[in-house]
Amino acid sequence: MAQDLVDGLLIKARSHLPPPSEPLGKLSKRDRKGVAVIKLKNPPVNSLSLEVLTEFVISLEKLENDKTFRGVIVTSDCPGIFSAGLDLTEMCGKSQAHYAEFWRAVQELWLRLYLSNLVLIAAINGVSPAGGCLISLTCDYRVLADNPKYNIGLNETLLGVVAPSWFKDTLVNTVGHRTAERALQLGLLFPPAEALRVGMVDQVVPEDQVHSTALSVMAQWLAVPDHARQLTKSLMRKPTADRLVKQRDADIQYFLQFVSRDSIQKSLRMYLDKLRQKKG
Ligand SMILES: CCCCC/C=C\C/C=C\C/C=C/C(=O)SCCNC(=O)CCNC(=O)[C@H](O)C(C)(C)COP(=O)(O)OP(=O)(O)OC[C@H]1O[C@@H](n2cnc3c(N)ncnc32)[C@H](O)[C@@H]1OP(=O)(O)O
Repeated sequence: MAQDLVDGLLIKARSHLPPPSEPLGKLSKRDRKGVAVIKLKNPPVNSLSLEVLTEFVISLEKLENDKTFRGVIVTSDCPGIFSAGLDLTEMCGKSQAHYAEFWRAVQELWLRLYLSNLVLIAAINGVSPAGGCLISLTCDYRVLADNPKYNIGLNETLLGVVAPSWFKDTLVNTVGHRTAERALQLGLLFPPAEALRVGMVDQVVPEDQVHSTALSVMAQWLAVPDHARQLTKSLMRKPTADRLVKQRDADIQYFLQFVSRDSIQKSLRMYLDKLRQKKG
């Protein structure tokens, strides 16, 4: 059975963890076939807080170093939401030191995912704006559930912020320059059929088939010898990653200056307020 291929690894935010005795990320070694599943679990919306980013990196590092694993399926444990993107509360009203630490963690996760030697398949089972979309774009293949609510894209401009150059590069490398330019300027969130048409995802399948499809795709990718696939991936991606690696500190300074502006803080606060008021 396909499910027998899969091992489980759950990323949780500490605040939602049960007893402290339990490890933060669980990595079971029962799997024999070398495929792990990373399920994001930071309710209610899988926002990427500093803690989740850090835990994600640690989990990936463990998998990279454990030679029994050759592939990872990245998915969500929050119904209807793959990830709401970067945690906006980490970018509002905090200290410069906090912004710097947060941004370094965002960079680190992107670099780890984008250059991972593992085969990464995104099983996108929910809406995925901005940072959520970025995570899926770093994967080698994206399977999206066919639900009209499951929009995907880099919508930063709609928040009054700007997708950094390496977010932009990741999108350009996936959908091409013209589609990326239009999508980024307009902050477009694509419904499944559109996302497939522009190449933002590779496959759209009924919701109950996302996981099994990701597993079938994984089998196809794992049929290729690792060394040849990994070197090819590096050839394709390293030049893009190197652009950030060469100027990580400058990129952090740029982020600090940008996010500390009164106008940006105001935009982010207004956006958060709008989200919060939606309910009431
Ligand atoms: C040239 C210079 C470049 C330098 C770079 C500088 C700056 C760029 C910086 C960053 C790039 C930004 C990347 C990002 O990822 S920003 C995040 C973008 N995300 C979004 O726009 C999604 C926002 N959320 C939603 O649309 C919805 O929440 C949802 C995901 C569709 C889910 O909807 P649902 O109705 O199910 O839930 P609620 O909306 O009621 O939300 C529940 C609860 O969660 C809070 N919340 C939602 N999203 C976030 C988030 N991203 N961060 C923090 N908190 C979030 C929401 O406010 C609710 O909170 P409450 O307290 O009311 O329960």
